Amino acid sequence: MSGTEHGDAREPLSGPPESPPAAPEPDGSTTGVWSSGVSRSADGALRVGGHDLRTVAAEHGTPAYVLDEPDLRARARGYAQAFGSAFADLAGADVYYAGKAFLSVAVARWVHEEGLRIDTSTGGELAVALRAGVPGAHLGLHGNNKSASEVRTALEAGVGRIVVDSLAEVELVASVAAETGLRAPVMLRVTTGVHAGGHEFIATAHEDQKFGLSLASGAAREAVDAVLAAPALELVGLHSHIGSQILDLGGFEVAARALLRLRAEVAATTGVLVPEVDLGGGYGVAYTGTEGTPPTAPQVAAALADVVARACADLGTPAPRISVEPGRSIVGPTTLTLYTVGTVKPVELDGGGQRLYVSVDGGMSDNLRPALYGATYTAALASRRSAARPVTARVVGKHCESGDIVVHDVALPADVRAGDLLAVPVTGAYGRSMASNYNLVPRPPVLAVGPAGVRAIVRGETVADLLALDLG
Ligand SMILES: Cc1ncc(COP(=O)(O)O)c(C=O)c1O
Ligand SMILES: N[C@@H](CCCC[NH3+])C(=O)O
Repeated sequence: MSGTEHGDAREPLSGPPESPPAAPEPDGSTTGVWSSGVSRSADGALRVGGHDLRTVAAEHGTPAYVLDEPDLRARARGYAQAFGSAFADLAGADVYYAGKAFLSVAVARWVHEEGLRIDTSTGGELAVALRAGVPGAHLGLHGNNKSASEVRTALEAGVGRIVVDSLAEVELVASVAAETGLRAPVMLRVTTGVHAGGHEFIATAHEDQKFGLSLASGAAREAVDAVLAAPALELVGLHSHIGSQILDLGGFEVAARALLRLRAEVAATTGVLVPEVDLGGGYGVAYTGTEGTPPTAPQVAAALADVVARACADLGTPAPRISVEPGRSIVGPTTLTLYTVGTVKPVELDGGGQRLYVSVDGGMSDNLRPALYGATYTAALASRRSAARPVTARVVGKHCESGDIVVHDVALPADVRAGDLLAVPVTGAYGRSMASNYNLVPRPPVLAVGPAGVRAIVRGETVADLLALDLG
Protein backbone atom coordinates (compact mmCIF):
# COMPACT_ATOMS: atom_id res chain seq x y z
CA MET A 1 0.00 0.00 0.00
CA SER A 2 1.90 3.03 -1.09
CA GLY A 3 1.03 6.65 -0.59
CA THR A 4 1.78 9.50 -2.90
CA GLU A 5 5.15 9.75 -4.59
CA HIS A 6 5.22 13.43 -3.76
CA GLY A 7 8.55 14.27 -2.25
CA ASP A 8 10.64 12.14 -4.60
CA ALA A 9 12.97 13.95 -6.98
CA ARG A 10 11.51 13.60 -10.44
CA GLU A 11 13.96 15.47 -12.59
CA PRO A 12 17.71 15.41 -13.14
CA LEU A 13 19.56 18.57 -12.20
CA SER A 14 19.89 19.72 -15.79
CA GLY A 15 17.44 19.18 -18.61
CA PRO A 16 15.02 21.10 -20.73
CA PRO A 17 13.25 23.89 -18.89
CA GLU A 18 9.67 23.25 -17.99
CA SER A 19 7.05 25.86 -17.41
CA PRO A 20 6.77 25.35 -13.69
CA PRO A 21 3.86 26.91 -11.88
CA ALA A 22 4.28 30.05 -9.86
CA ALA A 23 3.37 29.95 -6.17
CA PRO A 24 -0.36 30.26 -5.63
CA GLU A 25 -1.42 33.61 -4.18
CA PRO A 26 -2.29 33.67 -0.46
CA ASP A 27 -6.06 33.43 0.01
CA GLY A 28 -6.51 33.33 3.78
CA SER A 29 -7.56 29.65 3.71
CA THR A 30 -6.08 26.85 5.78
CA THR A 31 -5.90 24.38 2.89
CA GLY A 32 -3.42 26.13 0.60
CA VAL A 33 0.32 26.53 0.92
CA TRP A 34 0.24 29.80 2.89
CA SER A 35 -0.86 30.03 6.50
CA SER A 36 -4.21 31.73 7.01
CA GLY A 37 -2.58 34.97 8.22
CA VAL A 38 -0.61 35.56 4.99
CA SER A 39 -1.85 38.28 2.66
CA ARG A 40 -0.46 40.71 0.10
CA SER A 41 -0.55 44.44 0.76
CA ALA A 42 -1.74 46.92 -1.86
CA ASP A 43 1.87 47.64 -2.86
CA GLY A 44 2.57 43.95 -3.37
CA ALA A 45 4.54 42.96 -0.25
CA LEU A 46 3.63 39.81 1.65
CA ARG A 47 2.35 40.20 5.20
CA VAL A 48 1.85 37.73 8.00
CA GLY A 49 -0.84 38.68 10.50
CA GLY A 50 -0.76 42.16 9.01
CA HIS A 51 3.02 42.51 9.53
CA ASP A 52 4.88 43.53 6.38
CA LEU A 53 7.67 41.04 5.72
CA ARG A 54 9.95 43.87 4.56
CA THR A 55 9.80 45.28 8.07
CA VAL A 56 10.25 41.84 9.62
CA ALA A 57 13.36 41.32 7.46
CA ALA A 58 14.73 44.75 8.27
CA GLU A 59 14.29 44.22 12.02
CA HIS A 60 15.27 40.58 12.37
CA GLY A 61 17.40 39.85 9.31
CA THR A 62 17.15 36.95 6.89
CA PRO A 63 16.95 34.05 6.58
CA ALA A 64 14.21 33.66 9.15
CA TYR A 65 11.42 31.20 9.76
CA VAL A 66 8.20 33.17 10.23
CA LEU A 67 5.55 31.23 12.15
CA ASP A 68 1.88 32.26 12.20
CA GLU A 69 0.83 31.63 15.81
CA PRO A 70 -2.97 31.95 15.36
CA ASP A 71 -2.75 29.54 12.41
CA LEU A 72 -0.78 27.02 14.50
CA ARG A 73 -3.21 27.32 17.38
CA ALA A 74 -6.17 26.85 15.02
CA ARG A 75 -4.64 23.73 13.49
CA ALA A 76 -3.88 22.26 16.92
CA ARG A 77 -7.38 23.08 18.18
CA GLY A 78 -8.83 21.67 14.96
CA TYR A 79 -7.16 18.31 15.61
CA ALA A 80 -8.24 18.22 19.26
CA GLN A 81 -11.85 19.00 18.35
CA ALA A 82 -12.00 16.71 15.32
CA PHE A 83 -10.70 13.68 17.20
CA GLY A 84 -12.72 14.54 20.30
CA SER A 85 -15.95 14.50 18.37
CA ALA A 86 -15.19 11.67 15.92
CA PHE A 87 -14.34 9.28 18.78
CA ALA A 88 -16.92 10.50 21.30
CA ASP A 89 -19.13 7.46 20.67
CA LEU A 90 -16.17 5.06 20.82
CA ALA A 91 -13.67 5.12 23.71
CA GLY A 92 -12.34 8.65 23.05
CA ALA A 93 -9.10 9.85 21.50
CA ASP A 94 -6.00 11.90 22.30
CA VAL A 95 -3.91 13.83 19.82
CA TYR A 96 -0.18 13.99 20.50
CA TYR A 97 1.67 16.70 18.60
CA ALA A 98 4.82 15.08 17.16
CA GLY A 99 7.51 17.40 18.49
CA LYS A 100 10.12 16.13 16.05
CA ALA A 101 8.44 18.27 13.36
CA PHE A 102 9.36 21.40 15.35
CA LEU A 103 9.46 21.93 19.07
CA SER A 104 10.20 25.02 21.12
CA VAL A 105 8.93 26.02 24.53
CA ALA A 106 6.39 28.45 23.05
CA VAL A 107 5.08 25.90 20.54
CA ALA A 108 4.82 23.22 23.23
CA ARG A 109 2.85 25.64 25.41
CA TRP A 110 0.53 26.69 22.59
CA VAL A 111 -0.37 23.19 21.47
CA HIS A 112 -0.88 22.15 25.09
CA GLU A 113 -3.18 25.13 25.64
CA GLU A 114 -5.15 24.08 22.56
CA GLY A 115 -5.77 20.61 23.96
CA LEU A 116 -2.98 18.48 22.51
CA ARG A 117 -0.52 16.17 24.22
CA ILE A 118 3.07 15.95 22.99
CA ASP A 119 5.06 13.10 21.54
CA THR A 120 8.80 13.46 22.13
CA SER A 121 11.53 11.22 20.75
CA THR A 122 14.63 12.27 22.63
CA GLY A 123 15.71 13.64 25.99
CA GLY A 124 16.06 17.05 24.30
CA GLU A 125 12.47 17.16 23.07
CA LEU A 126 11.30 15.89 26.45
CA ALA A 127 13.21 18.66 28.23
CA VAL A 128 11.63 21.35 26.03
CA ALA A 129 8.09 20.01 26.59
CA LEU A 130 8.68 19.82 30.35
CA ARG A 131 10.09 23.33 30.43
CA ALA A 132 6.89 24.51 28.72
CA GLY A 133 4.98 23.15 31.71
CA VAL A 134 3.28 20.29 29.89
CA PRO A 135 2.40 17.69 32.53
CA GLY A 136 4.43 14.49 32.25
CA ALA A 137 1.24 12.47 32.01
CA HIS A 138 0.50 14.25 28.71
CA LEU A 139 3.86 13.33 27.18
CA GLY A 140 5.12 10.28 25.38
CA LEU A 141 8.68 9.18 24.71
CA HIS A 142 9.57 7.51 21.43
CA GLY A 143 12.88 6.50 19.90
CA ASN A 144 14.46 3.37 18.46
CA ASN A 145 17.59 3.68 20.58
CA LYS A 146 16.68 5.32 23.87
CA SER A 147 19.42 5.68 26.43
CA ALA A 148 18.95 4.54 30.01
CA SER A 149 19.21 8.16 31.02
CA GLU A 150 16.40 9.20 28.65
CA VAL A 151 14.21 6.42 30.03
CA ARG A 152 15.03 7.45 33.60
CA THR A 153 14.22 11.12 32.92
CA ALA A 154 10.94 10.11 31.30
CA LEU A 155 9.94 7.90 34.23
CA GLU A 156 10.88 10.55 36.78
CA ALA A 157 8.83 13.11 34.82
CA GLY A 158 5.85 10.73 35.03
CA VAL A 159 5.40 10.41 31.25
CA GLY A 160 2.16 8.80 30.22
CA ARG A 161 3.83 6.34 27.88
CA ILE A 162 7.19 5.10 26.78
CA VAL A 163 6.86 3.68 23.28
CA VAL A 164 9.12 0.64 23.24
CA ASP A 165 10.71 -0.13 19.90
CA SER A 166 12.53 -3.47 20.34
CA LEU A 167 12.78 -6.54 22.52
CA ALA A 168 16.06 -5.22 23.93
CA GLU A 169 14.22 -2.09 25.00
CA VAL A 170 11.63 -4.07 26.95
CA GLU A 171 14.53 -5.18 29.12
CA LEU A 172 16.07 -1.72 29.28
CA VAL A 173 12.85 -0.05 30.40
CA ALA A 174 12.12 -2.85 32.88
CA SER A 175 15.55 -2.53 34.43
CA VAL A 176 15.44 1.28 34.68
CA ALA A 177 11.91 1.06 36.13
CA ALA A 178 13.05 -1.50 38.70
CA GLU A 179 16.04 0.70 39.61
CA THR A 180 13.92 3.80 40.11
CA GLY A 181 11.09 1.95 41.82
CA LEU A 182 8.64 3.41 39.33
CA ARG A 183 6.22 1.38 37.21
CA ALA A 184 6.72 2.17 33.53
CA PRO A 185 3.68 2.72 31.28
CA VAL A 186 4.68 1.04 28.04
CA MET A 187 3.32 1.07 24.52
CA LEU A 188 4.73 -1.30 21.94
CA ARG A 189 5.54 0.00 18.47
CA VAL A 190 4.46 -2.63 16.00
CA THR A 191 5.54 -2.79 12.37
CA THR A 192 2.55 -3.89 10.40
CA GLY A 193 4.20 -4.30 6.98
CA VAL A 194 2.35 -1.30 5.52
CA HIS A 195 4.52 0.80 3.22
CA ALA A 196 3.31 4.38 2.95
CA GLY A 197 4.61 7.88 2.64
CA GLY A 198 6.27 10.31 0.33
CA HIS A 199 9.78 8.86 0.19
CA GLU A 200 11.59 5.63 1.06
CA PHE A 201 13.31 7.35 3.99
CA ILE A 202 10.05 8.46 5.59
CA ALA A 203 8.10 5.21 5.27
CA THR A 204 8.38 3.45 8.61
CA ALA A 205 6.26 0.32 8.88
CA HIS A 206 7.56 -2.00 6.16
CA GLU A 207 9.78 -4.84 7.32
CA ASP A 208 13.25 -3.81 6.14
CA GLN A 209 13.88 -0.72 8.27
CA LYS A 210 14.95 0.01 11.80
CA PHE A 211 11.71 0.87 13.60
CA GLY A 212 9.39 -1.22 15.69
CA LEU A 213 8.58 -4.82 16.54
CA SER A 214 7.63 -6.95 13.58
CA LEU A 215 4.18 -8.43 13.57
CA ALA A 216 5.13 -10.95 10.89
CA SER A 217 8.20 -12.30 12.68
CA GLY A 218 6.39 -12.73 15.98
CA ALA A 219 8.56 -10.13 17.75
CA ALA A 220 5.52 -7.95 18.51
CA ARG A 221 3.68 -10.78 20.24
CA GLU A 222 6.85 -11.81 22.07
CA ALA A 223 7.20 -8.25 23.35
CA VAL A 224 3.56 -8.19 24.53
CA ASP A 225 4.17 -11.34 26.56
CA ALA A 226 7.46 -9.99 27.94
CA VAL A 227 5.81 -6.74 29.06
CA LEU A 228 2.88 -8.57 30.64
CA ALA A 229 5.34 -10.76 32.54
CA ALA A 230 7.42 -7.84 33.88
CA PRO A 231 6.08 -6.49 37.18
CA ALA A 232 7.76 -3.10 36.60
CA LEU A 233 5.97 -2.58 33.28
CA GLU A 234 2.37 -1.76 32.51
CA LEU A 235 1.16 -2.42 28.96
CA VAL A 236 -0.87 0.71 28.15
CA GLY A 237 -1.05 0.43 24.39
CA LEU A 238 -0.10 -0.82 20.96
CA HIS A 239 1.33 1.63 18.45
CA SER A 240 1.86 1.89 14.71
CA HIS A 241 3.31 4.71 12.62
CA ILE A 242 3.35 3.91 8.92
CA GLY A 243 5.17 6.88 7.41
CA SER A 244 4.98 10.56 6.67
CA GLN A 245 3.56 12.97 4.07
CA ILE A 246 0.74 10.51 3.36
CA LEU A 247 -2.09 11.90 1.25
CA ASP A 248 -3.99 8.63 0.70
CA LEU A 249 -5.46 7.40 4.00
CA GLY A 250 -5.86 3.78 2.78
CA GLY A 251 -2.73 2.52 4.54
CA PHE A 252 -4.11 3.48 7.93
CA GLU A 253 -6.96 1.01 7.62
CA VAL A 254 -4.59 -1.88 6.95
CA ALA A 255 -2.34 -0.90 9.87
CA ALA A 256 -5.25 -0.26 12.26
CA ARG A 257 -6.83 -3.61 11.45
CA ALA A 258 -3.51 -5.39 12.04
CA LEU A 259 -3.05 -3.71 15.45
CA LEU A 260 -6.63 -4.34 16.50
CA ARG A 261 -6.30 -7.98 15.47
CA LEU A 262 -3.19 -8.34 17.61
CA ARG A 263 -5.06 -6.70 20.51
CA ALA A 264 -7.94 -9.17 20.10
CA GLU A 265 -5.52 -12.13 20.01
CA VAL A 266 -3.79 -10.93 23.16
CA ALA A 267 -7.16 -10.54 24.87
CA ALA A 268 -8.21 -14.04 23.80
CA THR A 269 -5.00 -15.70 24.98
CA THR A 270 -4.15 -13.71 28.12
CA GLY A 271 -7.39 -12.04 29.19
CA VAL A 272 -5.71 -8.62 28.96
CA LEU A 273 -7.55 -6.10 26.79
CA VAL A 274 -4.92 -3.46 25.92
CA PRO A 275 -6.65 -0.13 26.65
CA GLU A 276 -5.16 2.10 23.94
CA VAL A 277 -4.10 1.94 20.29
CA ASP A 278 -1.99 4.68 18.69
CA LEU A 279 -2.29 4.97 14.93
CA GLY A 280 0.70 7.31 14.50
CA GLY A 281 0.89 10.46 12.46
CA GLY A 282 1.97 11.13 8.90
CA TYR A 283 -0.87 13.14 7.34
CA GLY A 284 0.38 14.98 4.28
CA VAL A 285 0.24 18.66 3.47
CA ALA A 286 0.32 20.71 0.28
CA TYR A 287 3.82 22.06 -0.44
CA THR A 288 3.29 23.54 -3.89
CA GLY A 289 -0.48 23.43 -4.37
CA THR A 290 -0.10 20.91 -7.21
CA GLU A 291 -0.16 17.71 -5.17
CA GLY A 292 -3.90 17.33 -4.69
CA THR A 293 -5.89 18.24 -1.63
CA PRO A 294 -4.46 17.01 1.65
CA PRO A 295 -6.88 15.46 4.14
CA THR A 296 -8.27 17.86 6.75
CA ALA A 297 -8.28 16.99 10.47
CA PRO A 298 -12.04 16.22 10.46
CA GLN A 299 -11.58 13.96 7.41
CA VAL A 300 -8.69 12.07 9.04
CA ALA A 301 -10.57 11.73 12.33
CA ALA A 302 -13.77 10.54 10.66
CA ALA A 303 -11.89 8.03 8.47
CA LEU A 304 -9.98 6.58 11.43
CA ALA A 305 -13.08 6.43 13.66
CA ASP A 306 -14.89 4.56 10.92
CA VAL A 307 -12.03 2.07 10.53
CA VAL A 308 -11.76 1.48 14.29
CA ALA A 309 -15.52 1.04 14.71
CA ARG A 310 -15.76 -1.44 11.81
CA ALA A 311 -12.63 -3.39 12.77
CA CYS A 312 -13.70 -3.72 16.41
CA ALA A 313 -17.19 -4.82 15.36
CA ASP A 314 -15.67 -7.46 13.06
CA LEU A 315 -13.38 -8.69 15.84
CA GLY A 316 -16.03 -8.55 18.53
CA THR A 317 -13.84 -6.50 20.88
CA PRO A 318 -14.71 -3.18 22.53
CA ALA A 319 -13.04 -0.17 20.92
CA PRO A 320 -9.81 1.00 22.56
CA ARG A 321 -8.99 4.62 23.34
CA ILE A 322 -7.24 5.92 20.22
CA SER A 323 -4.31 8.25 19.93
CA VAL A 324 -2.58 9.80 16.94
CA GLU A 325 0.68 11.72 16.48
CA PRO A 326 0.54 14.30 13.70
CA GLY A 327 3.45 16.71 13.39
CA ARG A 328 3.80 18.01 9.84
CA SER A 329 0.09 18.70 9.30
CA ILE A 330 -0.05 20.84 12.45
CA VAL A 331 3.11 22.90 12.10
CA GLY A 332 4.21 22.58 8.46
CA PRO A 333 1.85 25.10 6.83
CA THR A 334 2.14 27.60 9.71
CA THR A 335 5.61 28.76 8.72
CA LEU A 336 7.37 30.35 5.77
CA THR A 337 11.07 30.94 5.37
CA LEU A 338 12.04 34.44 4.40
CA TYR A 339 15.24 34.80 2.37
CA THR A 340 17.07 37.64 0.67
CA VAL A 341 18.08 37.11 -2.94
CA GLY A 342 21.78 37.47 -3.77
CA THR A 343 23.34 36.27 -7.01
CA VAL A 344 20.99 35.73 -9.94
CA LYS A 345 22.51 33.75 -12.79
CA PRO A 346 20.95 32.62 -16.08
CA VAL A 347 22.27 29.21 -17.09
CA GLU A 348 22.02 27.86 -20.65
CA LEU A 349 20.67 24.31 -20.69
CA ASP A 350 21.88 21.40 -22.85
CA GLY A 351 18.51 20.87 -24.48
CA GLY A 352 18.13 24.57 -25.23
CA GLY A 353 16.52 27.21 -23.13
CA GLN A 354 17.57 28.79 -19.91
CA ARG A 355 17.14 28.39 -16.21
CA LEU A 356 17.52 31.27 -13.83
CA TYR A 357 19.50 30.29 -10.74
CA VAL A 358 18.39 32.51 -7.88
CA SER A 359 20.71 32.23 -4.88
CA VAL A 360 19.39 33.02 -1.42
CA ASP A 361 21.14 33.60 1.89
CA GLY A 362 20.31 30.16 3.37
CA GLY A 363 19.76 26.76 1.81
CA MET A 364 20.21 23.15 2.85
CA SER A 365 21.31 24.22 6.33
CA ASP A 366 17.83 25.62 7.06
CA ASN A 367 15.85 23.20 4.87
CA LEU A 368 17.43 19.82 4.27
CA ARG A 369 14.32 18.24 2.79
CA PRO A 370 14.95 18.99 -0.91
CA ALA A 371 18.48 17.58 -0.67
CA LEU A 372 17.49 14.60 1.48
CA TYR A 373 14.19 13.58 -0.13
CA GLY A 374 14.02 15.57 -3.37
CA ALA A 375 11.10 17.35 -1.69
CA THR A 376 9.32 20.01 -3.70
CA TYR A 377 8.54 23.54 -2.54
CA THR A 378 7.44 26.77 -4.12
CA ALA A 379 8.54 30.38 -3.63
CA ALA A 380 7.14 33.85 -4.17
CA LEU A 381 8.51 37.33 -4.29
CA ALA A 382 7.76 38.78 -0.86
CA SER A 383 8.97 42.37 -1.06
CA ARG A 384 7.15 43.62 -4.15
CA ARG A 385 4.82 42.73 -6.98
CA SER A 386 6.28 42.38 -10.45
CA ALA A 387 4.64 42.50 -13.85
CA ALA A 388 7.74 41.00 -15.52
CA ARG A 389 7.17 37.81 -17.53
CA PRO A 390 7.55 34.57 -15.55
CA VAL A 391 10.72 32.55 -16.17
CA THR A 392 11.79 29.08 -15.10
CA ALA A 393 13.81 29.56 -11.96
CA ARG A 394 15.59 27.37 -9.44
CA VAL A 395 16.10 28.75 -5.97
CA VAL A 396 19.42 27.60 -4.56
CA GLY A 397 21.29 28.12 -1.31
CA LYS A 398 24.75 29.35 -0.43
CA HIS A 399 26.35 26.00 0.45
CA CYS A 400 29.14 24.19 -1.31
CA GLU A 401 26.92 21.53 -2.90
CA SER A 402 25.19 21.59 -6.25
CA GLY A 403 22.34 19.68 -4.57
CA ASP A 404 21.82 22.67 -2.28
CA ILE A 405 18.43 23.43 -3.77
CA VAL A 406 15.63 25.23 -1.97
CA VAL A 407 13.04 25.15 -4.75
CA HIS A 408 13.68 22.86 -7.68
CA ASP A 409 11.47 24.58 -10.23
CA VAL A 410 9.28 27.60 -9.89
CA ALA A 411 8.14 30.46 -12.10
CA LEU A 412 9.55 33.74 -10.83
CA PRO A 413 9.35 37.16 -12.49
CA ALA A 414 12.21 37.69 -14.94
CA ASP A 415 13.30 40.82 -13.07
CA VAL A 416 13.98 39.02 -9.77
CA ARG A 417 17.17 40.62 -8.45
CA ALA A 418 19.61 40.93 -5.57
CA GLY A 419 17.96 42.45 -2.52
CA ASP A 420 14.48 41.04 -3.26
CA LEU A 421 12.86 39.04 -0.49
CA LEU A 422 11.65 35.53 -1.32
CA ALA A 423 9.19 33.58 0.82
CA VAL A 424 9.14 29.78 0.76
CA PRO A 425 5.94 28.45 2.37
CA VAL A 426 5.32 25.27 4.38
CA THR A 427 8.70 25.08 6.05
CA GLY A 428 7.37 24.70 9.60
CA ALA A 429 7.83 20.94 9.78
CA TYR A 430 11.30 19.41 9.63
CA GLY A 431 12.85 22.74 8.62
CA ARG A 432 14.34 24.25 11.77
CA SER A 433 14.22 20.82 13.45
CA MET A 434 16.58 19.31 10.87
CA ALA A 435 18.67 22.44 10.36
CA SER A 436 22.45 22.22 10.56
CA ASN A 437 25.49 24.45 10.74
CA TYR A 438 26.91 23.14 7.47
CA ASN A 439 29.62 25.49 6.19
CA LEU A 440 29.41 27.02 9.67
CA VAL A 441 26.28 28.89 8.76
CA PRO A 442 24.37 30.00 11.88
CA ARG A 443 20.82 28.63 12.09
CA PRO A 444 18.07 31.24 11.54
CA PRO A 445 15.65 32.47 14.19
CA VAL A 446 12.06 31.33 14.45
CA LEU A 447 9.91 34.45 14.56
CA ALA A 448 6.36 34.04 15.78
CA VAL A 449 3.74 36.46 14.55
CA GLY A 450 0.87 36.65 17.01
CA PRO A 451 -1.25 38.94 19.12
CA ALA A 452 1.88 40.38 20.74
CA GLY A 453 3.43 41.28 17.38
CA VAL A 454 6.55 39.67 15.97
CA ARG A 455 8.90 38.00 18.43
CA ALA A 456 11.71 35.48 18.22
CA ILE A 457 10.68 32.25 19.94
CA VAL A 458 13.99 30.66 18.99
CA ARG A 459 16.88 33.09 18.73
CA GLY A 460 18.96 33.06 15.56
CA GLU A 461 22.48 31.80 16.00
CA THR A 462 25.48 34.03 15.42
CA VAL A 463 29.01 33.27 14.36
CA ALA A 464 29.92 34.03 17.99
CA ASP A 465 27.71 31.08 19.06
CA LEU A 466 29.61 28.83 16.68
CA LEU A 467 32.97 30.11 17.88
CA ALA A 468 31.87 29.58 21.48
CA LEU A 469 31.44 25.86 20.80
CA ASP A 470 34.94 25.59 19.36
CA LEU A 471 37.38 24.91 22.18
CA GLY A 472 40.45 25.57 20.07
C1 LIG B 1 6.65 7.63 15.53
C2 LIG B 1 6.25 8.86 14.79
N1 LIG B 1 5.15 9.52 15.17
C3 LIG B 1 4.77 10.65 14.55
C4 LIG B 1 5.48 11.16 13.48
C5 LIG B 1 5.00 12.42 12.87
O1 LIG B 1 4.79 12.32 11.53
P1 LIG B 1 4.24 13.54 10.70
O2 LIG B 1 5.05 14.73 11.02
O3 LIG B 1 4.40 13.09 9.31
O4 LIG B 1 2.80 13.73 11.08
C6 LIG B 1 6.63 10.50 13.03
C7 LIG B 1 7.37 10.95 11.84
O5 LIG B 1 7.14 10.46 10.74
C8 LIG B 1 7.03 9.33 13.72
O6 LIG B 1 8.13 8.69 13.36
N1 LIG C 1 11.82 14.28 8.57
C1 LIG C 1 10.91 13.77 7.61
C2 LIG C 1 9.77 12.98 8.14
C3 LIG C 1 10.12 11.82 8.98
C4 LIG C 1 9.83 12.15 10.35
C5 LIG C 1 9.85 11.18 11.41
N2 LIG C 1 9.51 9.82 11.19
C6 LIG C 1 10.46 14.84 6.63
O1 LIG C 1 10.98 15.88 6.61
O2 LIG C 1 9.61 14.64 5.84
